[in-house]
Amino acid sequence: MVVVTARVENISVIGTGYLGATHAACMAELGFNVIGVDVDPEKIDSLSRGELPFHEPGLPELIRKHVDTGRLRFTTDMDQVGAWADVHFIAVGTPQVKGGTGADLRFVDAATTSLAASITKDALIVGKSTVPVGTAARLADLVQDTTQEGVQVSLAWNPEFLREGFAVEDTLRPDRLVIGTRNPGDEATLREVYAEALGRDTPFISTDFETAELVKVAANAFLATKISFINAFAEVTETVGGDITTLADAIGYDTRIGRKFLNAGVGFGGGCLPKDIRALQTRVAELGLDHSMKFLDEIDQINLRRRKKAVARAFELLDQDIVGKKIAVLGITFKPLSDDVRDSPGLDVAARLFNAGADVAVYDPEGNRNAAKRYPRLGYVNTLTEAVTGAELVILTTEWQEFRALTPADLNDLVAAKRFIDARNVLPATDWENHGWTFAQLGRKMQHSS
Ligand SMILES: NC(=O)C1=CN([C@@H]2O[C@H](COP(=O)(O)OP(=O)(O)OC[C@H]3O[C@@H](n4cnc5c(N)ncnc54)[C@H](O)[C@@H]3O)[C@@H](O)[C@H]2O)C=CC1
Ligand SMILES: O=C(O)[C@H]1O[C@H](OP(=O)(O)OP(=O)(O)OC[C@H]2O[C@@H](n3ccc(=O)[nH]c3=O)[C@H](O)[C@@H]2O)[C@H](O)[C@@H](O)[C@@H]1O
Repeated sequence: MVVVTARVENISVIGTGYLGATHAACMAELGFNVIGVDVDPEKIDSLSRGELPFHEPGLPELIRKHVDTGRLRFTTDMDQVGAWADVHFIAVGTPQVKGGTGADLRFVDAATTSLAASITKDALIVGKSTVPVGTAARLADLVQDTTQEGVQVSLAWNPEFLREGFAVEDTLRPDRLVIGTRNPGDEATLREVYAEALGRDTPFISTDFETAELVKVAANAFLATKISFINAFAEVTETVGGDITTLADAIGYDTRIGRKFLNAGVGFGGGCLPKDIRALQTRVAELGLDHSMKFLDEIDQINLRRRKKAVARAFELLDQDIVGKKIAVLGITFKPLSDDVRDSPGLDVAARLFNAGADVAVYDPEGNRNAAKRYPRLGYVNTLTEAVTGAELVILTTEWQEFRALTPADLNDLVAAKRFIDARNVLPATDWENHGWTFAQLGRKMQHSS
């Protein structure tokens, strides 16, 4: 069959958060004219000035570049894009529903409805948000019902696999592209959008809606499972002895297993892995398959136990007496190179210690501002030195390079007591112990415990 498609020139991206702002800037970098739409006027003002309202390496430069070239614009007015764009990407949030475990689809539904109603020229709507299986089929019907007469609007699903901290690189050079479509013309349109990556032989998986939706959550569930798998072994080595990092290295040499995502520590967090495994379980249970994804509940529980373990270690190192003790918490974002504190293990640990009465000093190179919005009462400081000076205990919860580079000599004269918990297993324990530190890691038996 010969498929004739109109050339794609204009692209809109609905939702300009971590995913949408990145996608919009990268589409401009690929040569398209792009308008980003968001309901948050502050975000749109900031982006329109060429300023990124969050931290993502390399993205501010790209936004500024294309705001300056005029190829990238931002608006709160959906009607501006309905008459203009050939392809509309939906990149709004799908957070965990408040008081439940499923995905909150209100934003996706609202964005799709208002977009479809505003479209006055033939176009393709492409969902990028992470959604429960069945959502694309439902939205395709919604689009048909909402679109004005005489206008051809179709829907495709194109899940996103970018990592925060590497978002630009992952978008411009993805390791694979997955699209779910119902019309051959839609695949051709997306091949045109992604022509540059396809020219580099990037694997292109063209499938149905359901597979595309499930690939996304399967990938995140697998990554979460790998992390909790190694952390379950960390629970064992904490009890019997042994070294969890050596164990991970040793199994990781088996290429069928692979070393990536086997770093034991305080566990996974962020705006995606935790909520995605909960939403997947919830969706599958709704479909009557209560047992298929039940193991993910255990993955979640293992992960949450890691945070409690970090807190328990703090109590242990301070002889159960933490009230009023100064504890320096290093790293409050869910991972380095991001300012994102959604479901952050470090922030959770800091809040638990604070609630137990400790005098918590939090330092993070990028995360303090977002963390302060969630937990205003924690003691935020602007430098590592301020955090550790006079501390009775130092906890490393996010492995920023600044913390990975720490040596005992950097802290020896600043702290009140030489106690350290490396909750990401990134520092050489023996060095610290040789300098008189009581040094704990997660996945390692306490040296003084029997
Ligand atoms: N953050 C990440 O690294 C990745 C996120 N995802 C998925 O992408 C989606 C978005 O995630 P994030 O960008 O992290 O969320 P976010 O919360 O940073 O951004 C979502 C944006 O959508 C806007 N929005 C909400 N309703 C809207 C509407 N009706 N019209 C226009 N804009 C609207 C919000 O104001 C916000 O700016 C989620 O489904 C997430 O699971 C997928 C891969 C990577
Ligand atoms: O759907 C999403 O939003 C994204 O979720 C993750 O990306 P991201 O949340 O940016 O972060 P990851 O690098 O996956 O790390 C997630 C968490 O796992 C933790 N982690 C990671 C690896 C590891 O070995 N151990 C470990 O505890 C990190 O510290 C972090 O808290 C996936 O890696 C992306 O492919 C996906 O697109």
